[in-house]
Amino acid sequence: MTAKILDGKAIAAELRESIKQEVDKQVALGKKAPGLAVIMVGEDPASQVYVRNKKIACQKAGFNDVSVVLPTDTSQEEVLALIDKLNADDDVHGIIVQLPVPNQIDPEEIIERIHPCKDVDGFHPYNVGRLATRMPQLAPCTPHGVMTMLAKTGIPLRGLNAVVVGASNIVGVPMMLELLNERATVTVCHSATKDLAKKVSEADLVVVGVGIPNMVKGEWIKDGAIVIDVGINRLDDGTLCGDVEYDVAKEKAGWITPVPGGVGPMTIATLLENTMQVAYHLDCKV
Ligand SMILES: NC(=O)C1=CN([C@@H]2O[C@H](COP(=O)(O)OP(=O)(O)OC[C@H]3O[C@@H](n4cnc5c(N)ncnc54)[C@H](OP(=O)(O)O)[C@@H]3O)[C@@H](O)[C@H]2O)C=CC1
Ligand SMILES: Nc1nc(=O)c2c([nH]1)NC[C@@H]1CN(c3ccc(C(=O)N[C@@H](CCC(=O)O)C(=O)O)cc3)C=[N+]21
Ligand SMILES: [Mg+2]
Repeated sequence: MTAKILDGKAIAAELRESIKQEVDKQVALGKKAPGLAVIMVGEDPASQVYVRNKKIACQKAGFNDVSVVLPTDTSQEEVLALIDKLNADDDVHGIIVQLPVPNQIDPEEIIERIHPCKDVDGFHPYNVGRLATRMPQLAPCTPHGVMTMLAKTGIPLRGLNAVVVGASNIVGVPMMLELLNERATVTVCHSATKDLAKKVSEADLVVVGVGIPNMVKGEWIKDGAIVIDVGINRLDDGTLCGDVEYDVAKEKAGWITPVPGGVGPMTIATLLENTMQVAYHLDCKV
C-alpha cells in the first residue's frame, strides 16, 4: 500500500487562516490583537530560522509580535527580569523562551517563571500537570499539533496501539499524555528501550521524535499504520530530513507525514492557536 500524505503545511495554513478570521473579528469588536513574545538568547542558527518563521506567521495572522533577541552572554537574572516584565504586560498574551539556551541559563527556572496563563509552549509544570490530569489548559504545541493532524485522518484513536519513540519534555512525554487522554494504548520508547524494531512493528500509530536521521526503518512499519515524524534533521548538504526512513515507510504506512512540510508547520500554527486562546477564550485563574 502507498500511504496517504498528512500534509502539515496545508493543515497549518488552514488553521492559521481560521485564527486570522477570529483575530479580525475580535479586533473589530474592540479587543487587542494577541501579543506573542518569543525570547531568544544568543544566535543559534537553527533557532534563528524557526524564530523568523514564527514572526512571519504572527504578522500574517494579525498578531502583535513582541519578540526579543538577547545577547549570548545575557545572565539568568536578566532573562528572569524580562519575563517578570512581560508577565505584567497586558499587551502580551503568550511568552516563550526559544530552546536551547546558552549554558549560563537554567531553562527549568526560566520556564517556571513564565506565568502559567501565558505559557503558550505548555512547558510549565502547572500546564504539564493539567494535561496529565486530563484537564488540559495550554498543551505543548508540537504534540497538540500532531493531535490536530491525526483528527484529519478521521481514524478514531481509542484503542489503537500507539508507540511514541522519544521521551522528552517537549515531544515524547506530552505526546504520550495527549494519546492516553484519547484512550490509545501508549508505549513510550527511549534510549534504553530494548528491541525498538519489535515495538514499532506492533504499532497502529507511531510518533517519532528523537533527532537521528532515518533511525526508524521503513520495514518496521506495520501495514496501514499511521506514521508521524517529528524529527527535524539538517543534513550536510543543507536539506532537511526526519527520523523515519520515509521512502520505504511510505510504501507500508496508511498515512505518513513528510519532512519538511509535516509536523513543523503545525507546531507554529498551534503556538498561534494557544496564544489566541489566552487572548480571547481561556479563563485562567492560577
Ligand atoms: N517538528 C517540530 O515542530 C519539532 C521537532 N523537533 C525535533 O524532534 C527531534 C527530537 O527533539 P527533542 O525531543 O527536543 O530531543 P531530545 O534530544 O530532547 O530527546 C530525544 C529523545 O529521543 C530518545 N532517544 C535517543 N536516542 C534514541 C534511540 N537510539 N532510540 C530510541 N530513543 C532514543 C531520548 O531518550 P532518553 O530520554 O533516554 O535520553 C530522548 O527521549 C529533533 O529532531 C528535533 O529537532 C523538536 C521539537 C519540535
Ligand atoms: N521554546 C521552544 N518551543 C518550541 O516549540 C521549540 C523550541 N523551543 N526549540 C526548537 C524546537 C524545534 N521546533 C520547530 C518548529 C517548527 C519547525 C518548522 O517550521 N519546520 C519546517 C521547516 C523549517 C526550515 O525550513 O528549517 C518544516 O518542517 O516544514 C521546526 C522546528 C520548535 N521547537
Ligand atoms: Mg513552540
